[in-house]
Amino acid sequence: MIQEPSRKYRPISPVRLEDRQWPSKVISSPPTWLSTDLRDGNQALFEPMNVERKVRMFQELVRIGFKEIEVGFPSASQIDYDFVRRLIDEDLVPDDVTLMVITQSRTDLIEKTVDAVKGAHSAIVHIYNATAPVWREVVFGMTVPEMVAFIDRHVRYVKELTDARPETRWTLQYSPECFSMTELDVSLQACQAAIEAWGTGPGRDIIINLPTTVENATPNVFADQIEWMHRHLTPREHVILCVHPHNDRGTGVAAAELAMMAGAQRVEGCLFGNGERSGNVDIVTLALNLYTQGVHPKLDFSDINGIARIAEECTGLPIHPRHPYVGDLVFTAFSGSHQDAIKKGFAARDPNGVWEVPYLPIDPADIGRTYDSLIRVNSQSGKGGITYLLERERGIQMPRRMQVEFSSVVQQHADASESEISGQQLWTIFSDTYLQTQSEGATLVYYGHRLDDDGQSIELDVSFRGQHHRLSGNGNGPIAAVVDALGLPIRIDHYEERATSAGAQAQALAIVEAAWPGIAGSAFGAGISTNIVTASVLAVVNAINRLAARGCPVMVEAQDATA
Ligand SMILES: CC(=O)SCCNC(=O)CCNC(=O)[C@H](O)C(C)(C)COP(=O)(O)OP(=O)(O)OC[C@H]1O[C@@H](n2cnc3c(N)ncnc32)[C@H](O)[C@@H]1OP(=O)(O)O
Ligand SMILES: CC(C)C(=O)C(=O)O
Ligand SMILES: [Mg+2]
Repeated sequence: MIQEPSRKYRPISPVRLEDRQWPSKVISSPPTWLSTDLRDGNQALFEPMNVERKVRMFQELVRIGFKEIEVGFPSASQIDYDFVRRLIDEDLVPDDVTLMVITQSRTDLIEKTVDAVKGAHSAIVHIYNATAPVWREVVFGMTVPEMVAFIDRHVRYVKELTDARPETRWTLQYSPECFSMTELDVSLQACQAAIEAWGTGPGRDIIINLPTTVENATPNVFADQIEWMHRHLTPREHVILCVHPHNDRGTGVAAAELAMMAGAQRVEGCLFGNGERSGNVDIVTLALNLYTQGVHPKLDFSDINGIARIAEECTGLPIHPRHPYVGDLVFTAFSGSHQDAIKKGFAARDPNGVWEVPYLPIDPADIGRTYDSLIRVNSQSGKGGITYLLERERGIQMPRRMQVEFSSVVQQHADASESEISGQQLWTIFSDTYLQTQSEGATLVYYGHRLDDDGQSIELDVSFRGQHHRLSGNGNGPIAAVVDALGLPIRIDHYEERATSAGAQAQALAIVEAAWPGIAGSAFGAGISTNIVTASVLAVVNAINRLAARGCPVMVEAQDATA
C-alpha cells in the first residue's frame, strides 16, 4: 500500500441535494425483483452454467417467485441462445414470468437478441452502453452529444424490430452502465434519449436501470444519485426506476436499500450475492431484511437451505458459513452471554407474539432452518449454552449452582481440546462427572435396594472398598432413608427429580447436592433410572463419591455384611 492513497485514488464528489427526502423514508412494500443469476451471475463464474444447469437454476428462480428473470446474453454465446430458445420452445416459462435478454448497443447483436425471444408471450430487451467519462473517452471515443445520438439510434432499432413482432408484449430496459461514476446530467441525457426513442408514454413503460457497475462510494451518495434521477426523469409515471448494485465496497445491500428509500421501484441482483467481482447485490439478504421489518418480500425463502444447495450446484461456488441468513453458522452462538440470552429469550417467547429472541434477527424456522445448531459449545461458551444443549439433546435440566459448576468442568475440556464440544461429548462429560463417579480407593457402588410400602425405610445393597454391605435406614422419605442407611454425616442441600423424556419408559433424572460438615463447598451427584427411587439412590451415592474425591473421610460401616 502507498503512504498517500489520495495521490492515486479520488473520492466521489457528493451530490448537491440539500432537501434530500430519502433519509426519512421507510420501505413499506417490496420492489419488483429481477434475478440476473443467469446473466450477470453466470458471466462471473469460473465455469459458466451449461444449458442443463441453467434450466435447473431457472426453474428454481421461478419456484422462489421471481416474475422477471434475465436469462442471458443470447447474441454473445450459443449456449445462451439455445437456452433461451429451449425455455420458449419447451414452454418452460409460466404466463406470469417475463424473460429479459441483454445486448450491447450494436445492430447485429440487437437483431440476434430480439430473434432469440421470438414467440415469447412477453419479453424485456435490455440494452446498455457505458456513460462514465473514462468509458466515453477511452472505450468509445465519443462526446456526450455523440453518445446521446448513439443511444437514440439503437433504441429506435430495438423499437423497429419489436414493433414488427406484436405477438410478444415488449418492454425496453435501458442501462447507463457505470451510472454511479457518471455525471448526473449526462446520465439524465442518456436516459431521456432512451425514453424518447422508445416512445415511452401511456401503455408503453420503460425500465431505466441505474447500476453501480463498480461500487465507488458510500451508499448515501448512491441514494442521492437515485433521488436526483427520480426527481428529474420524465414522464416519471411511465418510467420503472430500477437499480443494479454491485458490491465492490461490500455495501451493495445498503446501497439497494437506500436506493429504494430514494425512489427505486425495482432491484436487480443475484441469489446469495453471486455476480461479478465481489458480486451483485444479494437478493436473498435484501428480501429477508424486508421480511424482518414486517414486509413480505413476495419471494419464498421458506427452504433457504434447499435453495442454497441448488445455487451452489449450479454456480459451483460455495456459500460462506457466515453469509447472512443462509450461512451454516449464522444462527449459532458460541459465546456464553449470547447463549444465555438466547436461552432466556426462547423460554420467555410467546409463540404467537412478536419475535424478540435476543441475537436472532429472524426465527430460523421461518426459513426452514432448525434450532439444532443455535447453540454450540467451545471455550467461549458459558452455562447458558451448555445447559441449553444438554437439555435439548438429553432432556437434562440442572439447578443453577450445578450449571455453574458444570460449565467450569466443560470449560476445562474445551480449553484442553482447543475445539468445539459436541452434544455427545457434553453428555459424556456430564456422565463422567455426575453419573459414573469413581474415586481412588473410596468408591461407593450401588447394587440394589428394597423400600417398604410407605417409602420410609430402606434396605440398601452397596459395596465399598470391595466389600458388599446390606444396610438399612429410616427417614421421612427415600432420600433421608438412604442417608440414614449409609450412616454418613452428610447433609442434603438440594434434591430434585424430573423425567428426561415422556412416556411409560421415561427415565427419571435425580439430582442431589450434598455437603459434608466441616468441608467447604458441596458436591452434586446425579442418577438416571426408569425407577425414581433407584435414580435418587444413585444420585446420593454419586454425590458422596464426589465428596470422597475431595477428601471427605467416607467410611461405610457394615450393619449386615453380605458375602
Ligand atoms: C457490466 C456488464 O456486466 S455488461 C455485460 C458484459 N457482458 C459481456 O460482455 C459478456 C458477453 N460479451 C461478449 O461475449 C462479447 O463482448 C460480444 C460477443 C458481445 C462481442 O464481442 P466482440 O465483437 O469481439 O467485441 P468485444 O467483446 O471485444 O467488445 C468490445 C467492442 O464492443 C464495444 N462495446 C462495448 N460495450 C458496448 C455497448 N454496450 N454497446 C455498444 N458497443 C459496445 C467496444 O467499444 C468495442 O468496440 P470496438 O471493437 O469498436 O473497439
Ligand atoms: C449491464 C449492466 C446493467 C450491468 O450489469 C452493470 O452495469 O453492472
Ligand atoms: Mg452488473
